[in-house]
Amino acid sequence: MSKIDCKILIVDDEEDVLTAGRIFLKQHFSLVRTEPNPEKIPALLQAETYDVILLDLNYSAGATSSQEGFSMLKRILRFDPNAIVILITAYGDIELAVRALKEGATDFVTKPWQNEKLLATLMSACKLRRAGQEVKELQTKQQHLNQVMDRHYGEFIGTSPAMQKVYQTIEKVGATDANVLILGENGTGKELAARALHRKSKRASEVFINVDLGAVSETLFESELFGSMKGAFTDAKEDRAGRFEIASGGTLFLDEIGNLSLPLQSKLLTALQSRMITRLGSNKPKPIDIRLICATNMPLYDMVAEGKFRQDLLYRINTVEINLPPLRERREDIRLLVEHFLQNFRRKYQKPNLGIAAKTLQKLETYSWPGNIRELEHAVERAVILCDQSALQPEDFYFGSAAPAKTTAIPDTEITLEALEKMMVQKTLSKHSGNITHAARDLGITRTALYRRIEKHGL
Ligand SMILES: Nc1ncnc2c1ncn2[C@@H]1O[C@H](COP(=O)(O)OP(=O)(O)OP(=O)(O)O)[C@@H](O)[C@H]1O
Repeated sequence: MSKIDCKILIVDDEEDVLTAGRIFLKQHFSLVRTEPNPEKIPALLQAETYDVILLDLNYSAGATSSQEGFSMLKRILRFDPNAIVILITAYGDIELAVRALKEGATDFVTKPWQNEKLLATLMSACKLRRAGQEVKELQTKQQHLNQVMDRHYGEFIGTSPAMQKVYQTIEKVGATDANVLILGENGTGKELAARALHRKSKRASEVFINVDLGAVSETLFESELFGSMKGAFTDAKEDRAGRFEIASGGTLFLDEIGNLSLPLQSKLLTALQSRMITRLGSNKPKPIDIRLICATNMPLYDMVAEGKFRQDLLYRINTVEINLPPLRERREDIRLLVEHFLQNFRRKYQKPNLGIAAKTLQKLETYSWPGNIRELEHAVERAVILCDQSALQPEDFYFGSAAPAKTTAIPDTEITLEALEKMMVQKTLSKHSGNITHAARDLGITRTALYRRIEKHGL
C-alpha cells in the first residue's frame, strides 16, 4: 500500500498514546514523528515542516485544565498561521472542542480514538493542507503575472493639460469602487488607464481581468462572462467559471463595450443591476464582487441617440468618465513619448548610443498618428531595429497605413498569400481610416489578430 505524502507530528504526554499512534499512522503517512514534551514543539517546527499537528489539549495524566494545550495552539498558529492542528480532547469534552475550533484548530478527535475515524480525519486534514498550499502557489503566480502585465502597461508619459486632467481623475476615483467608463480612440491608453485605476484601488492585490468584448462571439457571450455547468452545451465538458467569477474580489475590465449587440447589452445590464450571475445550465444565482471598468472607441452617446446602445446600460457603467485625448490633440507629448520608447528599445535591441535627429522629431510631431500611442510605440521600435546610423533619421519612419493604398490592385504575376494578406489589411485599414475595431470586423478577425498582422507586415 502506498503511503500518503503527508508529514504528521503527534504531541501527547502519554507514551502509550504516542506509540499506538505512531505504529498505526506510519502504515499510512510518509512521516510520523511523536513528541511527549509540548515545550519542544517550537524547535520541532523550526527543524521540519509538518503538514498536520495532532496536539493533546490536557497534559499530565488526569489534568482537566487545558490551558497548556490552548497556549500551545496559539504559539503554533503564530509560528505558521496556515498550520493544520487537530486537537486530541477527552471524551465528552465538546465545549472544549468547540472553543478549540474557534481559536483556530482545524478539527478534533476524542481519546481513546477509533483508528478508522482518526485516519479519515487526518486524510481530510492532509487534503486541506495541500489545497491551501495550491491556493498560495496560484496566488503567487497570479501576482507575478500581474507584475509582468503591468510592466508592459507601465506608467503614463505625457505632461499636456489634457493628460493632467486624466491623471487627476485617476487619482480621485482610483481608490473608490465607482464604475468607470474610459473613452478614446484606439491606442490612446485606455487599458493603461484601467490598470492604473486598479493599481490605485483597494483591490490592487487581487486580479485584473480583461475581456475584449469585440472578440467574444454572440453564442459564447454568456458562458464566457457568466460561466457554464458541465453539459450545459455540447462542448461544456466540465464546470467552468466565467470572467465575472474569475474577477471576483478584483477588477473586471470590459474593453470595446460599444461592440455589444443589443440582446447582449440586456444580458449584461441584468447582471450588473442584480449584481448576480447564473452559470449557463445552473439555476443558482451567485453574487458578484467586482469593480467594473469599461472602455470603447465608439461614440456611445450618439449610439444611444440612434438606438444602438441602451441608455440604462450607459448610465450603469458611466458613474465616472475618463476621456483619453488622441495624440494629435496633444502634440507636446510626442517628444516625451518618443524619448521614452527610444530608451526602452535601445535597451531591448542593445543599441545604447542610438539618438534621434532633430528633423526626425519634427516629422513625428507633425504626423497625425491615427493609431495614437500604440502606432508611435511600434514606429519607434521598427525604426530602432532598422536604423544603422547613430541617430534615427526621418526615412526610418514610414507611415504606411495613412498613405493612400497604392497597392490595392493585385498584380497578376507572382502573387503570394502573404502579399495578398498585406494588401487586404492595408486596404481595409485605409477604408476605415485606421479604425482597428471596424477594420477587424470587416476582415472577420479579432482586433488582436489584426494587430498581429499589422506588426507582421510592418504597416
Ligand atoms: N500615455 C502613455 N504613456 C506611455 N505609454 C502609453 C501611453 N498611452 C498608451 N501607452 C502604451 O500604448 C499602448 C497602447 O495602449 P492601450 O492598449 O492602453 O490603448 P487602448 O486605448 O486600450 O487601445 P485599444 O483601443 O486599441 O484597445 C500600450 O503599450 C501602452 O502601454
